[in-house]
Amino acid sequence: MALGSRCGAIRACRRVLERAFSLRKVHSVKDMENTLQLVRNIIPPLSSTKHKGQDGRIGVVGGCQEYTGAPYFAAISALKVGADLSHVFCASAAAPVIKAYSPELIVHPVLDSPNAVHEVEKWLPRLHALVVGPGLGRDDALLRNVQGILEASKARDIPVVIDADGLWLVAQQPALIQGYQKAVLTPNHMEFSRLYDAVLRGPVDSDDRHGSVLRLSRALGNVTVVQKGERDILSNGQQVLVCSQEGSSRRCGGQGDLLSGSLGVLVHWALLAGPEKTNGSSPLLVAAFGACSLTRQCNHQAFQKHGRSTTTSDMIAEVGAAFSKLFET
Ligand SMILES: NC(=O)C1=CN([C@@H]2O[C@H](COP(=O)(O)OP(=O)(O)OC[C@H]3O[C@@H](n4cnc5c(N)ncnc54)[C@H](O)[C@@H]3O)[C@@H](O)[C@H]2O)[C@@H](O)CC1
Ligand SMILES: Nc1ncnc2c1ncn2[C@@H]1O[C@H](COP(=O)(O)OP(=O)(O)OP(=O)(O)O)[C@@H](O)[C@H]1O
Ligand SMILES: [Mg+2]
Repeated sequence: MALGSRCGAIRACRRVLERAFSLRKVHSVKDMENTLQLVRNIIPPLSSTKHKGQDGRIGVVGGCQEYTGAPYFAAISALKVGADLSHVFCASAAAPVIKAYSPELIVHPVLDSPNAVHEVEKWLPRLHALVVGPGLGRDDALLRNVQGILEASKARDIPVVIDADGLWLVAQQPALIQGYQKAVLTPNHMEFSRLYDAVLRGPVDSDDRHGSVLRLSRALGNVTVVQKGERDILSNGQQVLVCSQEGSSRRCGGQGDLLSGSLGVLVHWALLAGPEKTNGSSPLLVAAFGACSLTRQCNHQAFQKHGRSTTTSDMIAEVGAAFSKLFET
């Protein structure tokens, strides 16, 4: 073998070993436990001196004629995790349906109105975090309004979790969240490939999920990225975490909505707690790790009871017990 190609082979071999080693390192049970402890540190204590709203006022931007379940799952999960108030800003056709699912949610039928941005903007001073995208759909007029809502949220420094069709919008216009340090993106397999291709102009290296998530986060200016899958890979462009909390093999729709809604609350709690409570780790990464662990634990518990018939509603019924098991030990 020529010297050049031998050196190349050695370098490639070293990269594979480094990758395997670093994955093992971030993936150990001890690391998982250490990160779960950081999640525990950010959870605000329940106290009789607090008033309604202090533990979180979360807004979900999504819901259209076709998709009413997704924004409901996200918004109810935020409440079940511990937020005090959960708002849904949706298209007018979705509002009565979402209201009928639950009396707990505050539902605003504004997203398809010509004043949508203004209608949502007036609530922004009262919201701690926004979850943008569950069940939004891809209608151009709605997406234009959501663009305005994202810009208004950034101007007010409000944390945003972007999921589902919100990620479709970001793939069309990455500049919308480029460098925004209070954004967390939660793509599934397909959404990640679409985003990666739009931002890095090439296909994902499926043998290197760890490196792909790191590169996407860096290319977006260190926005936090959570790639969901068999294991969830999380990065802020500096650190990479892997969440392999045991879930199940049941993949019903809506589990990602539970994750993004929970994350809305945890992001607020993590930013409030600050880096001293997260031992120097990024508060957003810690929050994301908490939401991934919780979703997977809900899936695990629901599957123990319902097996193949498990649905996302069964998982939502497990939020309280899963939260106690992971975070209140
Ligand atoms: N009940 C509801 O109202 C629900 C509505 N949903 C909404 O439906 C809309 C479209 O969401 P989609 O998630 O379908 O987005 P996409 O339209 O981008 O499709 C994602 C596709 O990727 C595929 N996929 C996922 N994981 C994969 C993997 N590991 N390997 C290969 N393929 C994989 C899925 O089968 C799906 O067809 C969003 O607005 C979303 O929020 C979903 O959240 C599900 C529940
Ligand atoms: N193969 C898998 N094994 C175990 N858990 C998984 C697997 N794939 C996804 N998950 C978990 O399921 C949850 C949702 O991820 P998923 O990829 O289904 O999101 P999604 O497609 O956005 O869901 P939704 O239907 O809500 O849009 C995450 O917590 C993730 O960790
Ligand atoms: Mg989804």
